[in-house]
Amino acid sequence: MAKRKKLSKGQIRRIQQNRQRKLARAEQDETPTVAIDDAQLGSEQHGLVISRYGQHADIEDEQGNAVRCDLRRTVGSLVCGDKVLWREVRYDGQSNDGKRRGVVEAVQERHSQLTRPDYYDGVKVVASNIDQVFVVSSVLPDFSDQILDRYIIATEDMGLTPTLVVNKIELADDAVRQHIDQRLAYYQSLGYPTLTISCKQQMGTDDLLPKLNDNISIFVGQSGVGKSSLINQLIPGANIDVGDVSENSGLGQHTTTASRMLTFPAGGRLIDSPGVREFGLWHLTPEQILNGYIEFLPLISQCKFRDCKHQNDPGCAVRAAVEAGDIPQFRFDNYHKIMQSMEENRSNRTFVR
Ligand SMILES: Nc1nc2c(ncn2[C@@H]2O[C@H](COP(=O)(O)OP(=O)(O)OP(=O)(O)O)[C@@H](O)[C@H]2O)c(=O)[nH]1
Ligand SMILES: [Zn+2]
Repeated sequence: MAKRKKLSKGQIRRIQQNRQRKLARAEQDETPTVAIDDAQLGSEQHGLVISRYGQHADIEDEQGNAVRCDLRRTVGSLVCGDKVLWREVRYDGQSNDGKRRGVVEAVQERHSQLTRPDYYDGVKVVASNIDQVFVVSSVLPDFSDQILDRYIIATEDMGLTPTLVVNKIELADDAVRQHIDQRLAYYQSLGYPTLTISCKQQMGTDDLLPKLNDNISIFVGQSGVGKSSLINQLIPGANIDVGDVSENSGLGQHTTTASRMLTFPAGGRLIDSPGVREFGLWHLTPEQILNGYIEFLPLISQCKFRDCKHQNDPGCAVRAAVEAGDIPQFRFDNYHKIMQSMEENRSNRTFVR
């Protein structure tokens, strides 16, 4: 798709108003008022799941209108971001208060999945078809490269390249700024784009906009780093309570844990939910952790022992690279701290928070 031009404030407002009107029009009851038989259904259409809860899904049709759908039993798991085939219920003379209804018939293959461990099912899919992960951190609470590494590991595990965003940069004094810049320079050398911003001073946030067009993105990061503030700034009218995740899909209240899809004025998408935000702080396997340290990977075949723990093992190529100054000490230390904390968590089956 072609890059779109920057929109004026008036255009953005009109787009938002139209969208809100469309969503409000589609606001519907939880259950269909008539039993649905196949003869009542229109032809198959493409749709995008914008919210998912209980036995229902809100999907967006190709014209950008939201329709509440029931699911065929054969559909299986369905999450925000899924591309589906659906059919509209034709009420032909019968009243359904003018509210549109549909039935989701099938889900298309996902190109990416965001999962979290689930006590009962092993793994649960939280959202799908995500193209970009923005890892948001901030000067306050403390900038932590260990937390950053955890999110990087989880993003790499999805097969995506994280973009690292440091917010509240106006609070950094010279020493803190120097420390952050040094860390970001290293992450950049690994191929991760980085950005320093201040939501409060509206600095740098415009640089994010072109990266968000035509893609499904997520903002992840610890509580309090400013994700809600950032979303409100980038999506005028999103009205996300700062310090709180609220439901505003336009199709009525669901639980606050439901993921929902927001739209940037220039067309990109954002999936947001508490589960999405905290992604990356969950349980990780030793293999996932190692795969997240992409600069270690070309070296491990050179370690003397096949079961090298890359610590004090004789002939460890990773440690040699740290000693030679090719890999910074902080990455090596974080790797071992994360390995150790996951090991402790595995033994008592709790999730890392
Ligand atoms: N100084 C400063 N404060 C900011 C900035 N951006 C956000 N804040 C403040 O940081 C606090 C937390 O912001 P939120 O947007 O709620 O953070 P969050 O990441 O959405 O937190 P959760 O909803 O818990 O995930 C609020 O008091 C914001 O006003 C910034 O650029 N500078
Ligand atoms: Zn080794």
